[in-house]
Amino acid sequence: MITFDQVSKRYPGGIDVLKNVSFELAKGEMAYLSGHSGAGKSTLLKLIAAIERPNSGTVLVNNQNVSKLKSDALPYLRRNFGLIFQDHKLLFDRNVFDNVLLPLQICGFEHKESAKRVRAALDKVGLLNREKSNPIALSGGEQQRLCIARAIVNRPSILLADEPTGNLDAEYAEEIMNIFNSFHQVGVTLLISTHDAALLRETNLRIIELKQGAIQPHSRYAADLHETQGVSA
Ligand SMILES: Nc1ncnc2c1ncn2[C@@H]1O[C@H](COP(=O)(O)OP(=O)(O)OP(=O)(O)O)[C@@H](O)[C@H]1O
Repeated sequence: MITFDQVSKRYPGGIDVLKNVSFELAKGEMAYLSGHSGAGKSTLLKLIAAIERPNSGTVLVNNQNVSKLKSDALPYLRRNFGLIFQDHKLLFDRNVFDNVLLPLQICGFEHKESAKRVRAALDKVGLLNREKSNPIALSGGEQQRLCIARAIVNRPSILLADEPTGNLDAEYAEEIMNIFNSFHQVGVTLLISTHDAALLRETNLRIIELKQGAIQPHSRYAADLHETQGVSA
C-alpha cells in the first residue's frame, strides 16, 4: 500500500534528512516509526502525504507515485489519509462539532450525512458530549482525541500520526492507542511516529526505526529489537 524505494530528502540548504530509505507498509498493517529527535520521522510522514517531495527515489501510495502528482491532484490523494500532526491546527473560532465537520464541508458532503458522520467520529473518541464546547476548553488529551476525530471523519484508509501520544500522561496515551487499535481491527493502515519508549518496549507491532535518516535494519520488528537488547519478546 505504501512503498518507499531509495528515497532521499534534503531541505534547501540543509543536510540529507532521509538517505536511501526503502520499506513497504502492507494494506491494513499498523506499524510504529521510531527514532531520535531530528531523525526524519515527520519528514517521512510528510512525504507519504505529499506535503513534502523527495529529492530522489519513489514514494508509492496504492501504486501511485505521489511525488510526481500535480498539485491539483493532491486533494484527491489526501482524501485517502487521516493526518494527525503535532501542531493540532484546531480552529478556536468554532466549536468541537464544526472542527470535525470542516473536512466534510471541503469535500462537499450533504449536511445531514455530514452531521451523522461527525457524531459517529466524536462518539468513537469519546467526545460526543463535548460537541458544543470550544476546543480551547478541552484538556490536552481531549484536544488530541478531537484531532483524531477530525482525521477519521472522512473514513480514510490510511492514518498517519506524528507523535500522537507526545506530552500525554500514560492513561491518555493508552486511550489513544486503543482508538488506533480499533481502526487497525477494521482494516485501516496506520503508521504512528513515536519517541515513547514504553509503547515501543511493550508492542508486538513492527517498528521502523530511523537513525540519522536511515532505516535501522536490526529494529524492523519489535521482536528483533528485544533480541538485540537481550530481552525475550
Ligand atoms: N521545512 C524544513 N526546512 C528545513 N529543515 C527542516 C524542515 N523540516 C525539518 N527540517 C530538518 O530536518 C530534520 C528532520 O526533521 P523531522 O521533523 O523530520 O525529524 P523528527 O524525527 O520528526 O524530529 P522530532 O522527533 O523532533 O519531531 C531536522 O534536522 C529538522 O531541523
